Amino acid sequence: MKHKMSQDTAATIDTINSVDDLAKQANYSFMDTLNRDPDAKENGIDYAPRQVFSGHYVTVKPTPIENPEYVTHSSMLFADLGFADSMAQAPDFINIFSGDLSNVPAPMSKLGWACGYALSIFGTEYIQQCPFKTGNGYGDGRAMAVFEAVINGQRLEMQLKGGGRTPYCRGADGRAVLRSSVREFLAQEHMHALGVPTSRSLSLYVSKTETVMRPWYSEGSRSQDPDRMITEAVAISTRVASSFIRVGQLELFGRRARKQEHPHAMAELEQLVFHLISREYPDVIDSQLSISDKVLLLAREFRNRLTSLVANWIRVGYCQGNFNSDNCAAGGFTLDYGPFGFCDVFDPQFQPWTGGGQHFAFFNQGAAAERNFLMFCTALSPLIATKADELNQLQQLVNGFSTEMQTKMEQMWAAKLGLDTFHKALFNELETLMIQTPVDYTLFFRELSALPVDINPLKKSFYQDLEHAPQGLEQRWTAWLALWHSLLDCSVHLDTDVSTDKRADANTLVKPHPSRTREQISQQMKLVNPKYSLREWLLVPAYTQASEGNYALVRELQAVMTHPYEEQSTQVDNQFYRLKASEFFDIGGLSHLSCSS
Ligand SMILES: Nc1ncnc2c1ncn2[C@@H]1O[C@H](COP(=O)(O)OP(=O)(O)OP(=O)(O)O)[C@@H](O)[C@H]1O
Ligand SMILES: [Mg+2]
Repeated sequence: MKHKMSQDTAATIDTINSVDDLAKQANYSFMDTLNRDPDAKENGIDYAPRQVFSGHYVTVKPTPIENPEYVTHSSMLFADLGFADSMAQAPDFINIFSGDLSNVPAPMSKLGWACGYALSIFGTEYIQQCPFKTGNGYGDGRAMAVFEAVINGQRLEMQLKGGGRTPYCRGADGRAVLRSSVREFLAQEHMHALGVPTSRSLSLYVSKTETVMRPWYSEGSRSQDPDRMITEAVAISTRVASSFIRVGQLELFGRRARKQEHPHAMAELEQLVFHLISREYPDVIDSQLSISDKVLLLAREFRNRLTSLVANWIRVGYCQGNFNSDNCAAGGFTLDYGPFGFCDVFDPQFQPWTGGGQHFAFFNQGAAAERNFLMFCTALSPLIATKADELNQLQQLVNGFSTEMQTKMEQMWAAKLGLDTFHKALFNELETLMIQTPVDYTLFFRELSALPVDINPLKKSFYQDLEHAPQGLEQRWTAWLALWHSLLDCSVHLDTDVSTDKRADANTLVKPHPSRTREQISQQMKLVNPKYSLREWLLVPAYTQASEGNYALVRELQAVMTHPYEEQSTQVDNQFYRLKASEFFDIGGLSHLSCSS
C-alpha cells in the first residue's frame, strides 16, 4: 500500500511492517528546533524532582514496565498510519511502547523528552503545585514523548503515559495504572469516532508483575473520596497527536518572559509560539507574516477551535472535569482523559471528578474554556508588549470569546434538534423538562432522532415513570413535542438569533437543509446524536476484568464505541444502549471518581 508523502520526507513509503520501517520515518523537529534544558543528563537518568530553569524540554530515559503484556491497540489508528496490524504484538514494538528504548534502531532516539508547563485553574495562576513553589518543577511528571515522525504525510508525536519518573514527577512514581490507562485508551478512540478533535490511542500494554498502590473506593462505597489503598498493575498507553503543547506550556514561557526570569526567556517564548504555529496552524498562519500578525491570527484561530471543541463536548455529553490550562491542548483538541466522564442522567452541573469543582461542570465548560483562552492570550502578550494597538486587538479577541461560544452552542443545539436555527424558548423548556424528568442524555437525543410523534418512545430515556414525576410533566412533554414538530415542518421560516455569517465557520456539525424530508432530518440527527457513549459504568467492568487478565470486554467496548453513530446488533443494544442501573447511582468509581491516575 502506497501513501501520500509529506514534503518533509525523501522517499515514498510502503506499509510500515516493522520497527525498522518505523525508524526510517523518524524526524525529531521538537527536539531539533527547540532548546534542551542545559542541565539535562546525557544518559537521561533524571528521575529526582528538580527545578528546570530554562529550555523547552528535558531528555529522559523512560523506565520500562516489567514483563509487558499486550492489552489492545487501535486498529483504526494503525490503519490511518499504514501500520501493519500485527506490529502491535511484535516484541520490538512492544518494547518501545512499554518504555524500553535501549535497543531502538537508528535514527530513533534512545531518550524520550518531557516538558515543563505552568498551571492556571479557571484563570488564576498557580505555582503551589510545584514542589519548589517556583513553577520550575511542574510538567510532564509521567508523560514523555518517545518518537516523532512524518508518517503517511502527517507529522506526529508519540507519547508514553506512565513511562516513569521525570524531573517533574514531584516525588510520585511516574506510573499510570491499568484502570486509568484503559479509560484513557478507550475514551480517546471513542472521541475520535464521535468526530471530536482529540489525541489518539496507539497501544496499551500492562505489566504482568509490577504494581503500585493507589487510593480507591471499596466496593459499593458512597464516599466522595477513596476510602482505601489498593494494589494495581501498572500500564503504559501511548497517545499520538500533532503536538502535545498545552496552554499551560505557553504560560510557563509567557510568565518567564513577563518576569524576565533569564536572558533567553523572551526568545524561548517566541520559539515555542513559532513551533506551535508550524505544528498546529501551518495552513492558517503564513510563516512570512510579522510576529504581531502571527500572534493575532493564532489567538483568533485557537478561539475558533476551542469554542468548536467545547460545543462538540456538550453535543456528545463529555465533561472534562479538570479543564485547567495544563489539560488544554494549544492545538484545540481534547487532551488528558483522567478526570472525564460522559453524562448519563442529564444534569447541567454534572461533574464526574470530585476534585474538580463546579466551575468545571458540564455546562460550565464554555466559561472554563474562556479562562484558558484568557491565559493563552496572556502568555502570548509579552511578544507584542510594546504594541498598544495589537494588544488592544488581542483583548478584543478575549472579549469576544463568550459571544462566539454562545453562537456555536446555539448552532450545536439546533443541530441536535434537527433544526436549522436555534429556538430559545424551545430549548429552554427542553432543558427544564430534561432536568425535571430526568432523562438519559444519550438515549434521549437518539430516541428523538427517530422523530417520534408522541412521547412514548422517549420514555425509554426517562429515569422515572411520569406518574411519579411532578404534576403536568406529561402534558408539558407532549406540548413540547408538538412545538418541536411544528418547527421541524417550517424551520425555514423561523426567526433566527444567529446570523448566517457568524455560523459560517462553525464546527463539524451536519447542517440541516430547509428542503429535507423527514427521513433526511432523522438521518442527519443520527449523525449528530450518538447512539453509544462511554459511560463510566460501562468502563468499570471492562477495567475490572482486565485487572484479572481478561481483556475481552475492553476489546468489545472498543469495537462498539468506535462506531458510536451506527445501529449495532440487538445484543449490543441490550448491553450498551440502556439506562444506568439504579444501584450504580452515587457509588464511588461508578458515578464519581477522585484519583484519575
Ligand atoms: N504517578 C504520577 N507520577 C508523576 N507525576 C504524576 C503522576 N500522576 C500525575 N502526575 C503529574 O501531575 C500533574 C497533574 O496530573 P493530571 O492527572 O492532570 O495529568 P496526567 O493525567 O498525568 O497527565 P496528562 O495531562 O499528561 O494527560 C501532571 O503534571 C502529571 O504529569
Ligand atoms: Mg493532566
